[in-house]
Amino acid sequence: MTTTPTTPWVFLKGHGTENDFVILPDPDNALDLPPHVVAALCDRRAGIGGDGVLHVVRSAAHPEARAMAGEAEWFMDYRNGDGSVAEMCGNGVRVFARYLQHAGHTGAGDLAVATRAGVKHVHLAKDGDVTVRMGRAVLPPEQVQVTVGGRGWPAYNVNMGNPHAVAFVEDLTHAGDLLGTPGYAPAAVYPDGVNIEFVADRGPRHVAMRVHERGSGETRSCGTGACAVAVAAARRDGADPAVTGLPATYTVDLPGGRLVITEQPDGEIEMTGPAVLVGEGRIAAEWLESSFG
Ligand SMILES: N[C@@H](CCC[C@H](N)C(=O)O)C(=O)O
Repeated sequence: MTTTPTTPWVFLKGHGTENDFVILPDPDNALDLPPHVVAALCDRRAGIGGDGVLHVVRSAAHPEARAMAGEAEWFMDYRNGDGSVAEMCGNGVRVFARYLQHAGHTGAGDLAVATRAGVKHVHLAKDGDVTVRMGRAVLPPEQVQVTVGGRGWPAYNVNMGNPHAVAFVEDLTHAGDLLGTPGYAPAAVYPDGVNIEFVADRGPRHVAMRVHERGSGETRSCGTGACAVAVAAARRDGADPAVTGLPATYTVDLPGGRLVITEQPDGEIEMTGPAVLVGEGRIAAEWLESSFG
């Protein structure tokens, strides 16, 4: 059941390589966040605007986090722009850590953040960049295909806690306008939908990508997507660290900025990139009331 809130909500706005988020601090998990209210918050014309919501909750106060959070005091309850729940957001977790620093919940250095894809270890460097240990990728064996218009590409099926299909293309314009979800097959491989990355080479261990995100449409960046792309590129290039015994580092250019991804021989993936807080405010009670309907 959804109930109209009786106190105004505090929010912040932030982004990581222009993947932008409405941040809702809610230590005690007191906010009711039905999908239609998340979608209204993310609406770029009638709401605050964002690719998703970072709901900031103490792990002890969230039923999904309580048992798995370990040392992670905070849980990133991530929602896509359409209100759907996602397991993980790579840009989001950097911005989440930046918020915790801003709010005085952590200083520069290391912290752990609980997510639906497990506990992630984050390093807030003094120079402003944030590095996240994203865990290991899983490459399910099914062959997948991505299509746009009359073109089709075989795609790497990479799971970073959330699902990705990575297609290497000659030119990023081949992805089209990305206003709708590109075709993918077999659909049964992704029963909950998929994030789709289109990748073009820019140089040795340097690629550029565009992404159509499940639940948000085309975004200016996707951190888990950039990790999936680096993993796929390393397999394609014969640089799989599990085989070579050497780390593989890829520079990934996105419409909204640059991420650097390193996969270690033990499979651990590190992502480094910026995390920016833009501003903060209060959500008008009248707007909330009308959004709750
Ligand atoms: N932008 C995020 C990914 C957000 C979740 C994704 N849309 C999904 O549904 O899996 C990132 O930076 O990783």
